[in-house]
Amino acid sequence: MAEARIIDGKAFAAGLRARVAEGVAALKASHGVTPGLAVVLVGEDPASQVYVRSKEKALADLGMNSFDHHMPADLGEAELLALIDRLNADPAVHGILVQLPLPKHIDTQKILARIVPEKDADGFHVVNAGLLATGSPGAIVPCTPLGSLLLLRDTLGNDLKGKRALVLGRSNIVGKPMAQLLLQQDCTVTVAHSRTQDLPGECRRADILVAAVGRPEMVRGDWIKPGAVVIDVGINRVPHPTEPGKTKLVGDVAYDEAVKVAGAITPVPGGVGPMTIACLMLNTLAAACRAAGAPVPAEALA
Ligand SMILES: NC(=O)C1=CN([C@@H]2O[C@H](COP(=O)(O)OP(=O)(O)OC[C@H]3O[C@@H](n4cnc5c(N)ncnc54)[C@H](OP(=O)(O)O)[C@@H]3O)[C@@H](O)[C@H]2O)C=CC1
Ligand SMILES: Nc1nc(=O)c2c([nH]1)NC[C@@H]1CN(c3ccc(C(=O)N[C@@H](CCC(=O)O)C(=O)O)cc3)C=[N+]21
Ligand SMILES: [Mg+2]
Repeated sequence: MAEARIIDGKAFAAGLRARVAEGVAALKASHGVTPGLAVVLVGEDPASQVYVRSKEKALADLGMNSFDHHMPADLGEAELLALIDRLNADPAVHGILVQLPLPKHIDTQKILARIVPEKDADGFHVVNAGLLATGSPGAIVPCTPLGSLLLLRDTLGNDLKGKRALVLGRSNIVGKPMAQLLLQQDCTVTVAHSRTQDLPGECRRADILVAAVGRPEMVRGDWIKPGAVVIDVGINRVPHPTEPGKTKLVGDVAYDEAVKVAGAITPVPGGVGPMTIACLMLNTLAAACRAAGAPVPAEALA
């Protein structure tokens, strides 16, 4: 059997960012509004600093405003809540992103709940989760599942109807919203997790396999149905196999094995990761459009 088609998330994300840039320019021209995202980072976690810098660069490239709030690791919960309140009230801020994970002394759910749902660019607020789960209009969809769906639709020619989908992982930020989106596309959806029996067997039934477990290369080639579309959400930094002291990024899927079996697969890096950032830009534009009473770009609507 031929090798899998490589789904080029990096290229798709570049195209999406270009469409967002056009939407930003159009909103400026029609309503005099520049979309703005506030990025809140608490502490000095090196990985989080890298992600936050790439978000801030993407905002500048697309002509959006970025409001950076880099706070010390010992910031109190009350101070963080007060910052969210100020951002909620600021009309120049259309989206608010609080980089996760937060330091242990801060209650993440309490912080996320304080963001007004209209400015929840990540789509993590319970109101947005509820709107998505009920298929209601106006939901802000979490960036990683939305980006994964855009890649799936592109790969499958928009036709996901009746396909058997397996989502590996049930987190509130990836697995659960991914399952909701696939249900909405008329897939038959199974959600697997750490208590699932016969994970390889569940995976082998799937026409669409979305892996979001955070376990490096856990999904083996012989877990994959021949011809299936594999979306690897995992981002795992592991010791480099040949260069001592160095690290490399791998997904949750054993890529070299999977590429021989799957019909199409996303690489890591260059797959879902760049789509997450592009969808954050899209969600910020969509929030600014809603605030201005302008039409919302169709790609942002689940
Ligand atoms: N590409 C991107 O843009 C992004 C990538 N990520 C990456 O995606 C991955 C998942 O992230 P996230 O959802 O936040 O992770 P979480 O740790 O929140 O959730 C992991 C899920 O995987 C399940 N799980 C863990 N171990 C096993 C196992 N051995 N067998 C079966 N299921 C298991 C857990 O099950 P249980 O619920 O039973 O504990 C849980 O539901 C990570 O690698 C993360 O870095 C995350 C966000 C964005
Ligand atoms: N509030 C919040 N929202 C998030 O969306 C969020 C978060 N917190 N915390 C951390 C996770 C992780 N995440 C990634 C985004 C982009 C890449 C990405 O662009 N990855 C590149 C590689 C980057 C590299 O080389 O390290 C790629 O896969 O090609 C990865 C991971 C967003 N997250
Ligand atoms: Mg996300």
